[in-house]
Amino acid sequence: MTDSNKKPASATPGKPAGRTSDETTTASSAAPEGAPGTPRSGPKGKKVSAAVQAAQAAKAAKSGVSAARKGRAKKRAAPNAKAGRQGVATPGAKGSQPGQAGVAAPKRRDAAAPGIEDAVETLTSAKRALAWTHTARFLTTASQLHHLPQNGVLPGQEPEPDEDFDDQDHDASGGFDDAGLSADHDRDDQEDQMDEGDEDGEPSRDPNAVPETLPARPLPEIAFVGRSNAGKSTAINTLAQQKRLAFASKTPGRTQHINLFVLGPKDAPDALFADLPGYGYAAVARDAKLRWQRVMADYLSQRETLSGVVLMVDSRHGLTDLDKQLLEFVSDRVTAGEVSLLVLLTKADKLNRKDGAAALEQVQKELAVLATEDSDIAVSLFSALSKQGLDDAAELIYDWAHREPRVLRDYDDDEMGVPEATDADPADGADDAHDADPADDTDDTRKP
Ligand SMILES: Nc1nc2c(ncn2[C@@H]2O[C@H](COP(=O)(O)OP(=O)(O)OP(=O)(O)O)[C@@H](O)[C@H]2O)c(=O)[nH]1
Ligand SMILES: [Mg+2]
Repeated sequence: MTDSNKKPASATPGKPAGRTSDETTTASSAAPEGAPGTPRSGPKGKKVSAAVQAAQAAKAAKSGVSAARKGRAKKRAAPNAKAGRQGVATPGAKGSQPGQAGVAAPKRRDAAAPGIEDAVETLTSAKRALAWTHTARFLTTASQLHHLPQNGVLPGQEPEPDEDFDDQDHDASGGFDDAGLSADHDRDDQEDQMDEGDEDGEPSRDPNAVPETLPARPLPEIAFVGRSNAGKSTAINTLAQQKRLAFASKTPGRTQHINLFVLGPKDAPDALFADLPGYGYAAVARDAKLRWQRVMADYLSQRETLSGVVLMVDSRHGLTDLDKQLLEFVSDRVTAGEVSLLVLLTKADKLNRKDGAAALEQVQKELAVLATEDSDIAVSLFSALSKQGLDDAAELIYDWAHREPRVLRDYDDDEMGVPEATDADPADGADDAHDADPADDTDDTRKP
C-alpha cells in the first residue's frame, strides 16, 4: 500500500444529501487523527444524482464537495458531481475536521434530501449508465499484455498478427497459463453460472468474426481485477445485463486471459472493459505467481489508456494481502488521480445489513492511505444477485469513461517504475482457503 507521504486530502468533501441507507456510514470515524481522506462509499439507497453536467456542477458546489478536490476540479467537467451522484459519504462531512468522525448517513430524508428533480435525475443517469454498459460486447482476448490493442489497432489489423490471438474461444491454454493461472476446468460447468442460462457450455465466439474496428484514438479502459472467484466476470455480466458475456464460474481461475469488451455505439465505441485473470488461486506454483505479478504490475502501472480499476473483493473476506499488493501496483496512479478506483465488495447478498456495513467501513479505512486531493476512490457493496450497488457502479464507471481527458502529471522515472514482484505473501495460504470456500459452491446459486 502506498505510504501516507502523499498529499493528504484537505478538508472534506461535502455531505451528500438525502442518503437513506444506513449502509452508507463513512469510514472516517475509524480513520486516525489527521489521516488523509477516506474513500467514498456507494451502497444502494440514497442518490443525489445529476444527469446533466450543469446540474452536477451546481449540486457539487452546493454540497461543498468541490472544495476538497480542487486539484482535479479544474481539469474535469463537473468532476465532483460523482460524489453526489454516488450519494456516498465522504470523510469529515461539512463541519468536521479531517480525521474526525465522519457523519453517519441520515436514516431518513431531511431538509437536504433530494426532491423530485433529484429523483428524476437519478433515474435518468442510472438508466443512461446501464443502457451504456448494456452495449458491452466481446472484442478480443489476449494472453499477453503486449497483445492488447494499442491506440485503436486491433490484433487482426496489425501487419503481422500474433498467432496467440487465434484462441479467442477462451481455451484454457495460452500465455496466461504460463503465469500459472490455468486449472483443470470443466468447460461444461455452466451450472456454476448464477444466471441459470439455458445454453450449454461457454458462449461461442466466432473465430472468423471480423473484429470490430476501434477508432484511431485510444479508448479509456476500465479494468476488473480481484482474486479468483471474487465475482469479476459475474459483475461484468451484471453490469452489461447479459448472462454470458464474460465467463463466470465457481471454479476458481476460470478467466485466464485478458478479455476485452468494447462499449458504446458500434460506429463510435467509447470505452473498453478488461476482465483480468484472478489471483490467489491455490494451485499455482511460486514462480508462476511471480510471473503473474509481473504481468499485472506491468498492466496496472503502464497501460496508458487505463482510466479506472474496479477491484472486486469478496465482502465476506475483505481486502486480502494479495489485493493490497495489487493496489500497490497502481497506487501511484491512483493517488495522482490518473486512475480512478472503485472497490466493489461482492456477494453482499451473503451478509446481513450489519456485517455489510462493517465490511464497508473496514475497507474504507484501509483505503484511506490512497486518498489524496486528486484521488478518485469509491467503495460499494455489490451483489449480482440482488443488484445492490449496480446503479452506483454503472454510473461511476460511465462517468470515468466519459469525463474529459485527464491532465496527467509528469512522472519521474523512479515513480513510474514497475513495482518489484515479490513472493512474500504470508497470507497467501490462508487466503487460498477462500477459494475452497464450500459456501461458494452451495450459495452462489441464484436465489428465487
Ligand atoms: N451469491 C453470490 N454469488 C456470486 C456473486 N457474484 C459472483 N458469484 C458467484 O461467485 C462465483 C465466481 O464468480 P466469477 O464471476 O466467475 O468470479 P471471477 O472473479 O471472474 O473468477 P476468476 O475468473 O476465477 O478470476 C460464481 O459461482 C458466481 O456465481 C454475487 O453477487 N452473489
Ligand atoms: Mg472471471
